Parts: sequence; C-alpha cells; structure tokens
Amino acid sequence: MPVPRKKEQVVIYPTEDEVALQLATHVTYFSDKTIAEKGSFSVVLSGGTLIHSLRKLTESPLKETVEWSKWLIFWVDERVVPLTDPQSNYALALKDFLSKVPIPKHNIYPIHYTPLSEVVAKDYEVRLRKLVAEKVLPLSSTGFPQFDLILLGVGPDGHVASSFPQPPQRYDKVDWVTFINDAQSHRQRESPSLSGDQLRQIHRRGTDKGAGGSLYYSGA
Ligand SMILES: O=C(O)[C@H](O)[C@@H](O)[C@H](O)[C@H](O)COP(=O)(O)O
Repeated sequence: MPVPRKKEQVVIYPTEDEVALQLATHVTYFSDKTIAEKGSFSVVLSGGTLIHSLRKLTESPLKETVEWSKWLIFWVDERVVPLTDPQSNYALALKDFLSKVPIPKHNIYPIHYTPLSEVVAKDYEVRLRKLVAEKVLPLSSTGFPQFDLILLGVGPDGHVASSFPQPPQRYDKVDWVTFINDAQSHRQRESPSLSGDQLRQIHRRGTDKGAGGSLYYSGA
C-alpha cells in the first residue's frame, strides 16, 4: 500500500482522476490501520471539490470493503445555513459521498442549524465535549479533541477550511469551535482540527485549469 514516507509531503498528480484514486488509497489505508488499532475512525470533512474527489471510495470494491460502520464524520468548516441549503457542506457531502456509503446515521455529526452562528458553534462544541467525555474522541496533548483524519481543500487565496488570512479566529486557541460572521458564507469552523497535533491531514489542491492537482500529506 503506497503511503507517503515523510511526515509532510506534497505529491503532484497529472490528472484529477489520479488525485481521486490516490486519495481513496490513502484514506482506505488509514481507515484499515486506525480501525485495527482503536476500533473506530474519525474523519473530518470540509467542502469544495474535495468531496467530488472522494468518489472512488463510493465505488466497488472500496464501497463494499471499507468498514463504514466504524466511521465517524465531523465537519471542520460549515456554512451556517439549513442542512438542505445548496451552500451547506453537509448537503454537498450527503449528495456526493455520504448517501453512497453505509455509515450509520448516528455516526454523522452535522451542525444543528439555527440562524445564529455563535449558537451553532457553541452547540457543536458542547457535542464534541460530550464525545470526549464519553471517550468516543480522545483529547490531544494541546487540549483539543483529536480526530484521525482531516480532509481539507486549499482555496485560491490560500484559505484552508474557514481559516482565512484576516479573521482573528484563526489564532483562537481556546474555543473548540468558533465562527466567522462573513455575510457571504456565514462560516462556522472548528478550531481544534487545524491547531491540534498528531493529526493526519490531507489537503487537496486543484489547478486553475481544472486538470490534475496535488495532495499535501501532513502527519501521515
Ligand atoms: O466550505 C468551503 O468552501 C470549503 O471548506 C473550503 O475551505 C474549500 O475547501 C476550499 O475553498 C477549497 O475549495 P476547492 O476544493 O473547491 O478549491
């Protein structure tokens, strides 16, 4: 199974199909390994083209062989909109990924929508704290919940999840979940997944011409 040898590595692939294939290969590797070690696999999703690039996981043979019942799904970055809104990252993930694989519904943790970003963020934090208290999620050495795999995209301006260049929330080391009052995107983000340690992250970066792309592996 080809896995990156270095702790951090950028690999450029010539086609988007190859990106999707490699992404599926690595995600499956980590899923098998993590489930064998601890019995579950917590995956944090963002939005964007990443979700489409997960499509190989929804096809045979992976669709049948991955231990989907052991997966837990969270969001690192969500727009504070109803879960049926086309802007919702949950809706995107449901349509193109989650509806195609048998992850138990109770293992999927979308936001609880209300129009107030601070209420949504606080609710998500309370739910994460409960999962940590119940030992469903471990706590990292930095005091944040520790996920097994974070899947991120990188925006054209370099933003990752809701970590944009300007908002001060990206320096927040206290809240587990915080929010950005951006009139356009109404983003909510989880801070731990971006500041925690010992995390495996895969960032996917497409090219402006739509061909190929790269995967950045960190802590993998
Ligand atoms: O809600 C979102 O928009 C995403 O979470 C966002 O952070 C995305 O990952 C990047 O913008 C990259 O997007 P692309 O993969 O579409 O380039």
